[in-house]
Amino acid sequence: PAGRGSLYADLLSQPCRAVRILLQCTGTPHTLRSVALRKGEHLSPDFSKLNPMNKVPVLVDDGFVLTESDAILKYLVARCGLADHWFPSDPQRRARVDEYTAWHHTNTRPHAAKVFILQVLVPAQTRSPVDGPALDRALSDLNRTLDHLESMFLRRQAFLCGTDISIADLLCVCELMQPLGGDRDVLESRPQLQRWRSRVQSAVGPAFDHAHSVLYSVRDRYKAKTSRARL
Ligand SMILES: N[C@@H](CCC(=O)N[C@@H](CS)C(=O)NCC(=O)O)C(=O)O
Repeated sequence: PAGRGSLYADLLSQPCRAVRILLQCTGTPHTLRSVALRKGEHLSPDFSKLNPMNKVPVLVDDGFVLTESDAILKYLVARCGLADHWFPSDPQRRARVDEYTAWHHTNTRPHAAKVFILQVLVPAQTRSPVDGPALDRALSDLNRTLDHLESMFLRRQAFLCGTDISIADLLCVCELMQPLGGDRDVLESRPQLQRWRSRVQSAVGPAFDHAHSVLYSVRDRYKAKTSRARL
């Protein structure tokens, strides 16, 4: 927002990446203020004052403090006058984006996140092996979500909510990328969703890899660790 806005974020967090990609690919001036979750920086007194829920992302725009990626993305489109396709002003096209984002937070988000948490985060934090049956259950929940993405949202169109990219695609793609941190491409056997991911990637340009560079490093470390363990 006009160069004054700050995004408090950790780029290993999916909703933070979605906001960062929107800001970067639209050339919206902002300052990225890093909040390292692994160091517990989101629990510091200063950050607690900003967001008593101790979660990232948080946007601060000229004294206006906003939490929740969904709200932040929609606010940015209006506040910064971003292209209409990101969050259309037409009531029905907008309702399609709201329809996905409402569904997202109880489907794509928890299901993809859980795969990463069970495969990468929990074993790293507790130094215990992966809970195989729990991971299998998470993968089967995620599979049902992927089925719905294909059969409902992408049924007849190039992007989740229409013929052009919207904030729904950003929220979704950032979640579906997360299991890559454990060297797992959840779209491996899903050509329709792979084509959609490529379209999103081309639509946002270098902002995509830029925002995901931290996740790519996590994947590289994970691969190095698992190949050492196999020796
Ligand atoms: N619904 C929120 C979710 C935010 C969220 O869960 N952020 C996580 C990182 S992905 C976080 O800050 N976790 C720290 C914690 O809960 O302690 C959004 O979409 O912004």
